[in-house]
Amino acid sequence: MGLIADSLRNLTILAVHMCSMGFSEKCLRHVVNLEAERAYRNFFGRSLRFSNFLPPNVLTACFRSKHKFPGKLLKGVDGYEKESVLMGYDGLDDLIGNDRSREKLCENLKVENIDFDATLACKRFPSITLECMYKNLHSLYAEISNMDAPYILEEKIEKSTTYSQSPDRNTEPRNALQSTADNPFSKAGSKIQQTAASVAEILDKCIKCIPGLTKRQLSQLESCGFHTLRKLLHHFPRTYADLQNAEVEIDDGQYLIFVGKIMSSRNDNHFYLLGKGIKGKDGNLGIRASCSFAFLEVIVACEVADIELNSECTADEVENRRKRSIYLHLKKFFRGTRFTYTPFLRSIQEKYTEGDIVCVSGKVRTMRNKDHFEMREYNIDVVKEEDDSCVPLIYPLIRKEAIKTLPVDLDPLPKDVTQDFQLLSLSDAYIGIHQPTNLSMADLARRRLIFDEFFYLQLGKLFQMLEGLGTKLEKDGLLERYTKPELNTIFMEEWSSITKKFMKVLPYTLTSSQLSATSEIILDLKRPVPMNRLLQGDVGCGKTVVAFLACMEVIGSGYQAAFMVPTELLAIQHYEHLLGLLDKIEETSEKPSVALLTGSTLTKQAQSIRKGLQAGDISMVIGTHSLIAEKVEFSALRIAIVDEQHRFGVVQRGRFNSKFSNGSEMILEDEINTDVASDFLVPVAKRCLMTRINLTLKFLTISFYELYFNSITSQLTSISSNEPQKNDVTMAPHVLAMSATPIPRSLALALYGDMSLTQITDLPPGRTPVKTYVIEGNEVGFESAYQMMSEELGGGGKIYVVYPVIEQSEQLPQLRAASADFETISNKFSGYNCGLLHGRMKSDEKDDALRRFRSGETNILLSTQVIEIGVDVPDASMMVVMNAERFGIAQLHQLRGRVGRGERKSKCLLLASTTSSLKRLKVLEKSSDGFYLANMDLVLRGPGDLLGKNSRVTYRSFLLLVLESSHDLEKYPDLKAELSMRQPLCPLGD
Ligand SMILES: Nc1ncnc2c1ncn2[C@@H]1O[C@H](COP(=O)(O)OP(=O)(O)OP(=O)(O)O)[C@@H](O)[C@H]1O
Repeated sequence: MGLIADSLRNLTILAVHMCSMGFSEKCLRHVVNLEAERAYRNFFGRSLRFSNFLPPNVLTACFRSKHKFPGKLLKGVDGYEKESVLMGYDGLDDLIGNDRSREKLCENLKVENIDFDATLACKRFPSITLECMYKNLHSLYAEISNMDAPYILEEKIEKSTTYSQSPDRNTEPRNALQSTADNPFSKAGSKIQQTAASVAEILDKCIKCIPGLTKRQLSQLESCGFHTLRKLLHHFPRTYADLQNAEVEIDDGQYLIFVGKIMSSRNDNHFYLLGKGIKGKDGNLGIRASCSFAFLEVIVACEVADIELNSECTADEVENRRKRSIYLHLKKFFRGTRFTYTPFLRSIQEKYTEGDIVCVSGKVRTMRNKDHFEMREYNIDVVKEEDDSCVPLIYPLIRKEAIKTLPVDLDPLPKDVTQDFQLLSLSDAYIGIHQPTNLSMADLARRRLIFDEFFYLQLGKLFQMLEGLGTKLEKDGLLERYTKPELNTIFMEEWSSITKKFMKVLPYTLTSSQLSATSEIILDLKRPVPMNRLLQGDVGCGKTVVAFLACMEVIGSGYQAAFMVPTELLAIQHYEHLLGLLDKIEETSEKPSVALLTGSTLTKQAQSIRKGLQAGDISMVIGTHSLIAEKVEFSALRIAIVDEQHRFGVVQRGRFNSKFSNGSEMILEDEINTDVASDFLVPVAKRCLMTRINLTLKFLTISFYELYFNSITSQLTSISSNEPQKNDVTMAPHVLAMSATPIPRSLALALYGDMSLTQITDLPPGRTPVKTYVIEGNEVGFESAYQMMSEELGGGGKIYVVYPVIEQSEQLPQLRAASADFETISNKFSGYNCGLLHGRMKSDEKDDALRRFRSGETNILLSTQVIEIGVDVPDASMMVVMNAERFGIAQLHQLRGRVGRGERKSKCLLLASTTSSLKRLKVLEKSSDGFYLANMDLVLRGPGDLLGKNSRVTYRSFLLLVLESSHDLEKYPDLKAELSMRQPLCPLGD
């Protein structure tokens, strides 16, 4: 996506240049052609083509053109700064076709005719600056047209007030906030955020501005997509090698990194060639060879801290602790006659010189002599600079040079904010990430960059939602909703009568977080604005009943509810559960009519359900994807519950919104290109989370969709706000998404910034944590597992046995399969009944298997992970997971959630067939708290505490303050420009 955006930007800026200079449309087409071809090459084979962004007529014309002129021209223009024109872009015609102020510009440029209004483009695209454009034109005129630049351009640059000229690279620019008297944080602060040089202007300079860049480097960088400083600086190192020598005890098989000096060998014996004793030039390497075998040995001496001395030493002692030398013997073997030629041997020998400081990494093996270690597979790099103590091993030095071009304190964020959050300035963050002197510096830099990712993601979402609203009042209202989420509760007395009755028939009392979640949701339901809320809670915490109560409230006000779940099994379970509860309500007149609609519903029955929904005779429908089939229409759908939302695709969720009113099928399906979202989001997810990428991606993609959803629904609401009657009909349904995937709150807020979040944090009373055992799946392990199973069955328990696959596979013979094991388990536990449940069974077979297990007809249910989601058999008391290493921690936690749902003590056995996986699985033994596990996952695999807990305000509150004081971000041009660079939606032309 970034690449596409880049190409689009290049193309557009070329268009800007050329049109401003009075080049004909034909020339423009040539350039477009060239750029389009480039982009086409880059993105060929991917679902998203550059051509998607071009009006078809321009594209066709361009592809036909074979003129050489654009090549030449492009060469001339290519090096100039490329500016972003992403905000609000509607296609080329939109950009160049406007004739307002054209005359004025013609006058300025002293040309007769021009097709383009530069000032207007600058106005529309916040990151194009006039002076920047003029500056480029100035150079263009001089260089390409061999003309003197029109003096009027100089004047323009001087006159410019909001943006000033690009800073001299060697002088430090003024800091934005130092020059701003008002605190931009304050609502009253009406002064516009000003910077000496726009941050975007600096970061989006062409990489040509990096001093000392050779032509070759330039073209290599450009061909890799590093067109601008920003692109280059945002290519972060994946990891760092700490070149301070290891302070650990050195054991066999460890992968270590050392810095040391290439030593001369103890005697000349190391230098033999074919036994003739040919001496190496520098006397430091050893090569032995037979006629087809060569051998290189490099000996590197390294100093390491003496570990025995400093177990509990003070800082001074640490400094002065004794060092000892160790010797690394780096050995490489070459087989084949061509490797025994003297020139070859000499050439490899000459690569390393005695006294060279080198960085060596590889697996060590102890040798017979004390402090001598062997490395057979290793990397060796000569460290050129002595002070390179913590730099990535092979690191493109070019970035160092790029950093030098940045002014100090470069930052689009106000200083107050960076101080509040204890964040580095942007320029320091670039230094910290690319040239850290120690790992904590790199960490601080990473924090700042992660902050930016989340901040701009959120700012972008809210900004667009605001743009979608009409009046200031509405905008303030929206921001208020985000500012004061805590006030969103309502007293039970105000619930509708059916909701209250439903509460009464529940066989238990709600936990306090279930109650407050229900209140929060019901308050939202009473608002005339569609709710967009995520209900999140650990497995088995009782989300379903909260969702049912929300449905009752809506039904109580005369509307319809839809409850969509990802599997048929779950739909049936919810349906039966709800009917059971409704049966207990005495007043038959108030009982809502509920229907079940899945793929297996008989055609006639499905038809009558659809009719009922259309006529409004059915108040609530529970079902699978069938609910969003085109034929289903609701008379007054008011709430859509989406259970386990991440298992539905974006478009599927979107479809619900097309159900809310006639003629509103405009919704999104075509407009949302999930690939686009993924293209953009993958790098974001990689960079800012580095973990749980798939999960994050799904969530972000959903958020991406929600953005559309919100703006459209908001627009609809604003349209209809003056017509209360119509409002009811056209208002999009409230959406309540439920997720049992525990995500730490900070992450959830960040990812679902545009959704309200409700969490159920406690479990129903009487639950005892499921005792978990991780067992190695060898003979002994299986025996003890079977032993535990028979004890459980003897005590009246029910057991799930979960398998990774249905059928035995030849490719993966180590995997136990549900079908194949059915007989084994049946024979083993002959006094008990076994059932089988997997995804390939027919719907009624599955339902039957689950029903028989629930009723106790079967005692053991052999199943695949189909039971992972939502299956609720409260008296199931044991789970055995075969090949547990094949499942993720979150998945195992979900599976384990199928037991321990009643009052019976439950256990879970994780049988791992590999010893290496035992350690990972043990984390489940220690905790049954999904949030803890998710956090552990983040800490172990990812960035840990993303934004820290000590910040005085969250970044959310900052962005709310920013938007409150300036809905359109006019007061924060730097933020707006930065946003436009990061804005994922713009290339879609929205
Ligand atoms: N307050 C409560 N007290 C006692 N039992 C409860 C309470 N709330 C729900 N339950 C019971 O807990 C079990 C799990 O509830 P439910 O299926 O709603 O959980 P869930 O959060 O949807 O779980 P999952 O994420 O696994 O789908 C059900 O049997 C339900 O009847």
